[in-house]
Amino acid sequence: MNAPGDGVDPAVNGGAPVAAPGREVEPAEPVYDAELVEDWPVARRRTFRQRLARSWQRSRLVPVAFKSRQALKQAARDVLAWLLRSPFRFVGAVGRGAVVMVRVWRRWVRVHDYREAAEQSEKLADKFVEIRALTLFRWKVSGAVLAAVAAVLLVADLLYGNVALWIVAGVGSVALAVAGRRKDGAPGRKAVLAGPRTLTWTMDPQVLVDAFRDAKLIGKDETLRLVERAARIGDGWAVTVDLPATRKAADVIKHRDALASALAVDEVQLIVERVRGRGGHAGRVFLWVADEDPYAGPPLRTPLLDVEWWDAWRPVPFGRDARQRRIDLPLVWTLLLVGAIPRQGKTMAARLAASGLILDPHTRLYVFDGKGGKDWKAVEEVVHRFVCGDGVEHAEAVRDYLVELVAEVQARYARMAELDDEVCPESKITPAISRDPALNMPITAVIIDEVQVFLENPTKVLVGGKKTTLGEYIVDLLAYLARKGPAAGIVVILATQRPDSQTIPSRLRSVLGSRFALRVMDWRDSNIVLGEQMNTRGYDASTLLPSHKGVGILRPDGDTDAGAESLAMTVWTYYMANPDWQAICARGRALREAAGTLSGHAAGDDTTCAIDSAAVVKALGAGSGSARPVELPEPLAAVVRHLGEGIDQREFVPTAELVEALETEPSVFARQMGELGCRPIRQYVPTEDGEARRVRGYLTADIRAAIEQVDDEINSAPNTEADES
Ligand SMILES: Nc1ncnc2c1ncn2[C@@H]1O[C@H](COP(=O)(O)OP(=O)(O)OP(=O)(O)O)[C@@H](O)[C@H]1O
Repeated sequence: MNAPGDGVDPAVNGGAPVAAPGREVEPAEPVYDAELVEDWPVARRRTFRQRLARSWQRSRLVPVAFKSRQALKQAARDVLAWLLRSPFRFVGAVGRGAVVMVRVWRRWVRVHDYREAAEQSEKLADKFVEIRALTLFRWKVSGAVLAAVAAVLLVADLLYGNVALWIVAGVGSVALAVAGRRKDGAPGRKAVLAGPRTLTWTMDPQVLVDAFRDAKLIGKDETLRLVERAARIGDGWAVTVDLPATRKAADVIKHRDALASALAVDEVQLIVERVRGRGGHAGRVFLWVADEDPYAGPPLRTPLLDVEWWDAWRPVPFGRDARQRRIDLPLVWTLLLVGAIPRQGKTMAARLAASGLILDPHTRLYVFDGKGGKDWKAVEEVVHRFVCGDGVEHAEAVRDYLVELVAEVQARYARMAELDDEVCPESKITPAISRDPALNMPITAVIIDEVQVFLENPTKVLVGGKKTTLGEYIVDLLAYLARKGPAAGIVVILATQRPDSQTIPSRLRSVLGSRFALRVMDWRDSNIVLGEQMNTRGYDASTLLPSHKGVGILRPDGDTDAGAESLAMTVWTYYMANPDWQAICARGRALREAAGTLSGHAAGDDTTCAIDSAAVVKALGAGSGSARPVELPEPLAAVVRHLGEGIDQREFVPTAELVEALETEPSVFARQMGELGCRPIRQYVPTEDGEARRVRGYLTADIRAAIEQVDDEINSAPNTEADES
């Protein structure tokens, strides 16, 4: 077994490029015995041939097809495909041309334009005789022309034989093909029933352009620029396109389902990503269409089962995306909220994150399970503190252990302030500090499953002389740990099946950086887990399928490398059957025994340390949201009172309704709401007569955001009352 710190990399192969925060040394290529190491600068070693090859590769004059063997092969394949396709395309174009010509002739013979003009000016009855005469005349002309053409063909056939007929047929079909060729944006050129669209876009980019137009992602006269041709990647087809100027990739991500419909695939099969960084820009889109449902196969085992130990500072293998790329989740410096309706895989997700920490013997674990089942039983043999159950005594135990942790955070900051700059350069824990037994500041994870059980506990308690509930106090303790803990090495992982704003107040939610939403009931719950307005940006966990257990939307912390890549991604978490979970816990215990770091509950010691609870209460700001009820400013308070439950249930509220309910002056109301950060928008609302009318109003999401902001401002402000006491 490899012991931690012996220099052996514990990672399993194929990881996503997510760097562990805090890593200080870049890994280098290994140097083997007797290997010659050249230390001349690279530029001096280049030969003439290499320089020529470089300028050939970089030249804009050289067509891409001639730049590499692979590009040449692709170009040859494209030419071959074009040649094979062209007879079918020609026949199709002739057919379309014939339809176009018949339509044109029909309009002409029926005097369509004249008839339409007469109809519009309501003079059809007056002009009827005239139109009929003209129609008859045009029929006669058509008949005469047809007879003349037939006569000419007959004569030509008699004089020159079949050749003349072939020439006429050839010229005629070319003319029809020209008339029937597809023109960008030309209406009426598309077959009404085009047959199955799936994958035709891989052969014909025009189909892709049409799909973007049908999904209203580009205008009728706009087109796409192909950056990379359709190519096989994994079990699907990928293509990279540039949108027309001013169109945004973010809008394509937002309307992914419309594009999936236009391409005739299920939306779980369509992955749309913005190409970022070098070679990317706001209008460059990468599309990947899976051949079949990417989450339908057997679940994947976690790679953590194949490693002896794990470094908690490294992102933990969490799952795979639709393209089977491994998604790793950084835990140190960030905090995780997992939300979902029951039986979707919350516990599994939390256990996966926990596994990376269990397999690092220098990590201390506090595990509280509000469900009280046996999901977390196996972890008892490694944890420092363990609570399992939903009774008052369990909530009290959670409170005591969290108080212990808050005191520990305070003590760590005090100790870090005394360390010299070389050991602790910023007031932040480092990998070396976290592993030094003398400093006693290991990475400490607080993992709470079914956290709502503890947060909703209504038992009355006195905190700092003020009345509050046990649940509110636990919220305050967790909010403190989430705010101050990360720099002191505290990791908080919360899982809940009730992700509503009452259960997890915004003062706690807003500090949880990473979010993972498995299937939830509706877009509001999804936004509560993933963040405001995420549904309007194309991320809505209520659209996930019930059969897709363990599939959720991951929004990594924006501060981590994973978060910098993209706003959010759909991830299928690894599967960890109970025996695997037990094996990981047993390995975690063996590692701790070997490293001498087994402590607390796992070592048979459940006593809490003596804590100066007054200092803790002071640190929380005489703690508690309940002791400091947030008083909303007017007119926000009146709006909230008027909307009641509707603030979570409605999406939009018309200004007229609010002005009437609040009996206020519209211009004053608009100004006050503007000062609170709420700007009105126009939206269609149904009227009593069943029609939709466009009215001015506010998004409830904006109103909720304003409440959160006030809430945060009040709770982060120093509590003078508490300080005085
Ligand atoms: N990644 C996965 N792949 C396949 N199946 C999974 C995955 N994760 C979870 N499941 C399945 O979903 C079921 C529910 O998982 P889990 O117990 O983690 O859900 P939960 O949301 O915690 O449920 P509860 O709310 O009852 O605690 C499990 O029995 C498991 O079979």
